[in-house]
Amino acid sequence: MTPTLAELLDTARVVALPLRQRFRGIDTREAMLIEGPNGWTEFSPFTEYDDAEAATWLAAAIDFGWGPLPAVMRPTVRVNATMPVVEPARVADVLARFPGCRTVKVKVADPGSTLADDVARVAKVRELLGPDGRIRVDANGAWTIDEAERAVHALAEYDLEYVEQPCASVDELVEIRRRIRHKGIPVAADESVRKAADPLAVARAGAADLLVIKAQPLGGVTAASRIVAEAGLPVVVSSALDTSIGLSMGAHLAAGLPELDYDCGLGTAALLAADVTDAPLLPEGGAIQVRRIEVSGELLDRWAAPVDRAGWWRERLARCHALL
Ligand SMILES: O=C(O)CCC(=O)C1=CC=C[C@@H](O)[C@@H]1C(=O)O
Ligand SMILES: [Mg+2]
Repeated sequence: MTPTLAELLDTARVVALPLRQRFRGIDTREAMLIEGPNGWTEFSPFTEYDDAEAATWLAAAIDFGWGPLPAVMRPTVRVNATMPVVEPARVADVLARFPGCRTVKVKVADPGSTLADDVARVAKVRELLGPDGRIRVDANGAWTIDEAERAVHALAEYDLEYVEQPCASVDELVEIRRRIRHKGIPVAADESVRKAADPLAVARAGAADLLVIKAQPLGGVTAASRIVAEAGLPVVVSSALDTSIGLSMGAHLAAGLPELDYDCGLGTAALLAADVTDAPLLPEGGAIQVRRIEVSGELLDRWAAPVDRAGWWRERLARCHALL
């Protein structure tokens, strides 16, 4: 059942939450939060996304707020720490916000930094994590095949769990996967799943060993669960740098999957300097809880987006609703 635009607008609130440090080029995370019969849900496509892409995120918000209640097969979900592109001297501070996490995802291949910077950041993480911790890196598709091969060789001594989206296209992923197979380092696909016309094409092409699955970009818990079942590959459920409400959607997706062998990228409330609830879904003992979020009216007011931005989001909601 799709709610009307008026029903959505009735409870919709727009917030602008500061980040503790810059992540994927932003310092503030804007999000629209809406209360449905199931509880609070989130609509927060990144601002540069077009309406067609954002409409899929709206379908996800509606699924979580109005759709079938997801089955919860686990009460908590193990999460990784997420390491933005920071100086090695700041790595310890970031890790301290992810208590109990045995896995760290390190962002690499940022346009403003070099491979040497990436190696230094990963080396620092390995030093602090010890030999038993797991380190994965995420290049967001920024490397060419040759750059990816060079980077994987330089980073391999720190023992990588996998490399996420080393190159942009599915064909490049096929080739880099072939080239690094002898190193035993798996390739994960993220953008090739969540931004592709066909999220299963990457699996069909044999271009990845595992998939990064995000609830909002894939149309919600129901749609994403189906994609996971059809892909037949191991998955990591990850966030879209959501507020605790969007993270709760991701946690419900992860909690309903029959297999969950990897720690999930759902600890990112720790990257936010503010949230919309007094009980945020922060990592505790290396995991987050699987539960709905009660919002705080006081926090919604305190972090309300400026009037012009709230208007922009309401117009975006209307355009995306018309596309459903
Ligand atoms: O997976 C994680 O550890 C955290 C989530 C994360 O890294 C991302 C969230 C939002 C946008 C993306 O650029 C980014 C990713 O590429 O996985
Ligand atoms: Mg990624």
